[in-house]
Amino acid sequence: MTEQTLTVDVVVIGAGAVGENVAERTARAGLETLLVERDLVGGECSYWACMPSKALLRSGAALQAARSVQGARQAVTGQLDAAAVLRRRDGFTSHWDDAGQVRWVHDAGIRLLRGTARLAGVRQVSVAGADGGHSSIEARCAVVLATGSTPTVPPVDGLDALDFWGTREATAAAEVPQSLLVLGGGVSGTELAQAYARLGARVTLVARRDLLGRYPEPARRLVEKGLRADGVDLRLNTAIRTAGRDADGYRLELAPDGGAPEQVGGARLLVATGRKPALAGLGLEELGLEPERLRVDPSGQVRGVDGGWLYAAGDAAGKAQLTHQGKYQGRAAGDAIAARAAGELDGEPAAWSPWAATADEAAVPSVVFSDPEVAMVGLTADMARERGLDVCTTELPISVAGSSLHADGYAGWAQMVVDEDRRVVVGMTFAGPDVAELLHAATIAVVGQVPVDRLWHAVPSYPTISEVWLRLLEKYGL
Ligand SMILES: Cc1cc2nc3c(=O)[nH]c(=O)nc-3n(C[C@H](O)[C@H](O)[C@H](O)COP(=O)(O)OP(=O)(O)OC[C@H]3O[C@@H](n4cnc5c(N)ncnc54)[C@H](O)[C@@H]3O)c2cc1C
Ligand SMILES: NC(=O)c1ccc[n+]([C@@H]2O[C@H](COP(=O)([O-])OP(=O)(O)OC[C@H]3O[C@@H](n4cnc5c(N)ncnc54)[C@H](O)[C@@H]3O)[C@@H](O)[C@H]2O)c1
Repeated sequence: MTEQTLTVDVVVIGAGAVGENVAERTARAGLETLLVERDLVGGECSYWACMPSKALLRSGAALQAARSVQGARQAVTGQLDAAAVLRRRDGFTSHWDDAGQVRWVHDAGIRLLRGTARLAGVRQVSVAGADGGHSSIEARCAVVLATGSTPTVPPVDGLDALDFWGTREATAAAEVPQSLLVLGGGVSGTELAQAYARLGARVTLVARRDLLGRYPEPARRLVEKGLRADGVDLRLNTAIRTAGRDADGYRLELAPDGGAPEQVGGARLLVATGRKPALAGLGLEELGLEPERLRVDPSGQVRGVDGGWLYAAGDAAGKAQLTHQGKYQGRAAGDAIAARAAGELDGEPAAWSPWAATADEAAVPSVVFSDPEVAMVGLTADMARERGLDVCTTELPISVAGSSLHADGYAGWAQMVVDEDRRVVVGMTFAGPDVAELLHAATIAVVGQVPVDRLWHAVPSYPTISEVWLRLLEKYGL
């Protein structure tokens, strides 16, 4: 049992992808850094989110890709080997063993403490150790909250009493259920519904609104079509009245718009209805801060804290819940802590400086790894108009030589949003098979604020799907 009192430069609470990045940057700058983790080092993304969910999807996508090309289709006569897919997934989660990540932490010169941390005053952290001990830690420079997020459960009558799956159980499942009822039409619900349908489960997805509500409608329609083609029973725009269990499994009673109530069921129920910053129990109230949501400056420094010693990054900071964006915030926060400690940064950092996560406001890339995929960066036309921009939207089906070679009957869609005053691209969305890899070019265009007249000279190789850029610019008027 460890009983100790420590003083270090920086304490990072939470060793997910984001906490690891913060700690790596402060340690690299020579600050003595302590990382506190109560569960597996590597966090949600490595063990119960990005990696296992993408591993569950990838084999089905590869099979479908072969099936969609004449000649290859004839060579593929069997079904997915679900057990082999699960074994491959287990490899990507290192069998839920964090030894490799712990080695990385040590090699990066970061100290690791296993336990549950809470704030115990100004620059003070108290840790209830995993070994039953206790540590009182003082941070000379900063404490960083990189505690991630927790799932939210909707107020559906009867749901609380059920032992339903969350995304953790769905991504770590040891076998494929015969049938799966998915509640939630967001990114997690969509991806996991398709993964399980392709692994052989009979899947019903229930959503109170549209599927993937924040993405443009033509992209959503393509994904709906893809899910239906895999046999997913989509029950969209429906109120959910009650949840319960019977001998056959789980039941939801639905009240579709204007229709009679009906029941849907499944051997398992997955609830994927969003997540909120994991800020409860951290002692924020005692510091006069709201435990529901923090306000942070572009370097992650929590506003309203005297001395500016408290930071937040990643899901805990309450912005985009995406690993890559959280890691970016983590790098900015780590570098800002080091710069402030060295007297190189005073006050709020300038936009686009190394200490500011400026892209959070204008250029967040995201990919829905369904089949077809949806890849989006920056602003949709509606978001741009809400910000008062005068935008021109150009959209078209993806139908170029590269796409028709890529898959027979390729169905895709692309949209470009241009700020007419500056004549720069502020948003791009692609939907279609394998469009994820098109996204980074769009991210560079948005972040670089590349004028469309110069983009005209970025010639896409022939015959690639990227030729859709040329078609969009032509349709725009170049
Ligand atoms: C099913 C699913 C699939 C996803 N797929 C993708 C994807 O493909 N791409 C993508 O970009 N994003 C994806 N995400 C989102 C991504 O998982 C999160 O944005 C990311 O994990 C956030 O990282 P984080 O470090 O902020 O939090 P986490 O990874 O949750 O890490 C927080 C860590 O803090 C620890 N902790 C919390 N409180 C304390 C405490 N008091 N003391 C000590 N330790 C504590 C936790 O144990 C945890 O390890 C997905 C999410 C889900 C649910
Ligand atoms: N590919 C990826 O990058 C990826 C994959 C999965 C998850 N994620 C991230 O993880 C986060 C969590 O994913 P998620 O899918 O749980 O959240 P989400 O916010 O994407 O979707 C939540 C869904 O639940 C529905 N919902 C909310 N309250 C409800 C209620 N009371 N009744 C019925 N439905 C309700 C919403 O309408 C929405 O469709 C997301 O922010 C996402 O960015 C990313």
